[in-house]
Amino acid sequence: VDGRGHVSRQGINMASSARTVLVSGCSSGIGLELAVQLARDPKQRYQVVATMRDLRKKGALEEAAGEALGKTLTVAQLDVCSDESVAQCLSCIQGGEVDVLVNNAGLGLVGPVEGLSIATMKSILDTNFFGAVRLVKAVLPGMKRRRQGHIVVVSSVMGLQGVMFNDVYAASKFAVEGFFESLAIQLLQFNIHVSLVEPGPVITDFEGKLLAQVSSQEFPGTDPDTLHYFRDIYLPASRELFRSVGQSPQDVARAIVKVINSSRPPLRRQTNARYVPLTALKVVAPSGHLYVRVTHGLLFRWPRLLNLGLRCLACGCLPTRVRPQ
Ligand SMILES: NC(=O)C1=CN([C@@H]2O[C@H](COP(=O)(O)OP(=O)(O)OC[C@H]3O[C@@H](n4cnc5c(N)ncnc54)[C@H](OP(=O)(O)O)[C@@H]3O)[C@@H](O)[C@H]2O)C=CC1
Ligand SMILES: CC1=C(/C=C/C(C)=C/C=C/C(C)=C/C=O)C(C)(C)CCC1
Repeated sequence: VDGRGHVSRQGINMASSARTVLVSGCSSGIGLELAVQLARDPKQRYQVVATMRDLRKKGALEEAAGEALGKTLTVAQLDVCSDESVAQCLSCIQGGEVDVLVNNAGLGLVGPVEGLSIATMKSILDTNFFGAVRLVKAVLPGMKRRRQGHIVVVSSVMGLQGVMFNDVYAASKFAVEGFFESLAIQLLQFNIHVSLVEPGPVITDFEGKLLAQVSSQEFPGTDPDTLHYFRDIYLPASRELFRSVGQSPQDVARAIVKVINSSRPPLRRQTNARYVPLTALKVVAPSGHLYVRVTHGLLFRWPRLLNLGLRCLACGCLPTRVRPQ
């Protein structure tokens, strides 16, 4: 890192072959963990540009980075919703060269659609979808010129299937999946890889932020039955799911590091083996009938089976790794 705060490829004590990795949304959760794990790589294979939209939140990251701070990890401001912020951030990286881009920044949204404004819905699409697209547009010309690169996107199991009352969030992750799967085909021609990482529930600030948003909102215009289904059926089931199969951000970060290290990066990688029975329902019956009927049944008709199922999924004897690795 030079005197002007520019990130150099020949960082202190670093192999010149180190790859520059830019991660969005590093103020907490998965982004913070990933940035730290990469920066602490014993072989110093990465020069990490750990970004966040609000630098006042950098304390936790800097503490977790420890000695890597200023060596293999640099903190930079980046709001994925702002063209200026993206341009400014890339201008601080020497040559603007990013070898690995990790689109991690994202926001959740739950609630009945009748009670959510279009403006709120757009802000989720702006961050989760257009935020990733904006960064890709910025780094792609350089990657194409150099004929190398890796674009990793933190998608979600909700990029594969919808979940009740997560309509807009799931739509944003479906958009991400369609966009990056399409792009992957063209980019292979330029030796650029695309990987969609699909975690299930992860124990980060994500859920707390959602619950805070829910408790501060009235969902105007929503009928009492729907509100009852949301508050008394969905929310307790979701809380239980986080409790029973929730993964740690460290675990998810480890899975992402493996994807980044892979010589043949996968297009898709789920991170939570315990969640796979739920995603499998759509795969075994592509009509979608089985997934919709079973999840509807679990929520509305067989709540005791849901509880039993969640307890089984929480049981330590189940595999915790998604195969193949
Ligand atoms: N937790 C979960 O259960 C799951 C999460 N995911 C995905 O993982 C990713 C990370 O979430 P997670 O770590 O769990 O949650 P956190 O809430 O801990 O982290 C989200 C990060 O995104 C940042 N962010 C939000 N908006 C912007 C923006 N406009 N520009 C830059 N950064 C922004 C947040 O910054 P700030 O602090 O400023 O808000 C924060 O750093 C998200 O894409 C999420 O959709 C996927 C599956 C499950
Ligand atoms: C599928 C499903 C459920 C909920 C799943 C949830 C809540 C998943 C959350 C995933 C997250 C948080 C992804 C983040 O990107 C219920 C309600 C338990 C019922 C049974 C089927």
